Amino acid sequence: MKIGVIGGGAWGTALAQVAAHRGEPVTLWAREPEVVEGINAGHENRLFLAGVPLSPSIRATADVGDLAACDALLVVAPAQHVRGVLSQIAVGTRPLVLCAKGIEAGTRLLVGEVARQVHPQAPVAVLSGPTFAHEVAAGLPTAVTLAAADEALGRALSERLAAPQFRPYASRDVVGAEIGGAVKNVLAIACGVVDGAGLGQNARAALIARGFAEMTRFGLARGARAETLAGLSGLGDLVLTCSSTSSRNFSLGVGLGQGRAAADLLADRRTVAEGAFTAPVLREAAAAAGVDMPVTAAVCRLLEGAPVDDVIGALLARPLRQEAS
Ligand SMILES: NC(=O)C1=CN([C@@H]2O[C@H](COP(=O)(O)OP(=O)(O)OC[C@H]3O[C@@H](n4cnc5c(N)ncnc54)[C@H](O)[C@@H]3O)[C@@H](O)[C@H]2O)C=CC1
Ligand SMILES: O=C(CO)COP(=O)(O)O
Repeated sequence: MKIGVIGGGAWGTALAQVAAHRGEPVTLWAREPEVVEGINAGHENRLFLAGVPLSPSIRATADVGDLAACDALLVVAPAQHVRGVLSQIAVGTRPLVLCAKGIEAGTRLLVGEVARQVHPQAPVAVLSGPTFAHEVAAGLPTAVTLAAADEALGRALSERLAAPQFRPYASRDVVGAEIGGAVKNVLAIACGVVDGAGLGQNARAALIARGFAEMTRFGLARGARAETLAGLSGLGDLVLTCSSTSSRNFSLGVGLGQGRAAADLLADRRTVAEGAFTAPVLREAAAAAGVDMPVTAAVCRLLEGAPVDDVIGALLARPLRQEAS
């Protein structure tokens, strides 16, 4: 199965490296000419994954036509750009493996749902889990959820992408795998705020647990399975990104917690903090589904410029409630 990767950011590059681990040819489409040039000439993506020597089997291209020879396409553009990028590519009936984590603004669609709208004939799978790109690219042990409604497709993709240090776990719960990845980015911002505002380790653990409760409420309302939300793509990724400044979302939260303005923190960044875009859409989607998501609402208020003390005070002053509700 010849793999094509759409998106030459940190994660697309790391996944190309995984797919090329036995020396198989991999085609990587990137927007930035310097990324294409750097990978082909020097086997390095200096813009997004500097310092990692890449397999010479990875061939980068700026021409979407070069993806025509691939049997399956990994979609690794940021969630808000998946529709635009996929619209440029003739996909037909080839499988699309969604690797972005987010919900599309305006439509409130998960990226897999966007892919189905743009390419209705393409089978869809989702690859998601606790996966910092630089660790995966460096060959450190990593496990992911690989979800596909079609079990045979899920098995074929898992076998193709598995590497000694990269272990996919199969699932049929595509929606559950997507919701975990999208929601955890918003919760990672909240955990960063706790860190930046110096609120302590107890508060961080409370946020992870209560954040997971709201991820679960939302996921179940949208048809996800509880086991998926408690697995690699949900709780696993939540724990990872709520614990480390290697997470762009967590780092954004640290800045907000220190009282810096979201607009300043987001200005001129080359890398994507998906939670900042997903948070307002998630708040709308939760309201539409009748699901209470107080941590998500708090992150939205902070992104809108509300003072940290006010937002945290309001979160703590809510009426007491049953833990399991
Ligand atoms: N970096 C990581 O460790 C991981 C990232 N992801 C997800 O992968 C997706 C891509 O993230 P990264 O590879 O980290 O990106 P990145 O932050 O390394 O790079 C930004 C990417 O956005 C692309 N981009 C910017 N403007 C664009 C536009 N107008 N149209 C299309 N593409 C545009 C750039 O070409 C580049 O590929 C995100 O959804 C992220 O949540 C998932 C797992 C791990
Ligand atoms: O999704 C990720 C790890 O699984 C990457 O997290 P950030 O986008 O917050 O850096």
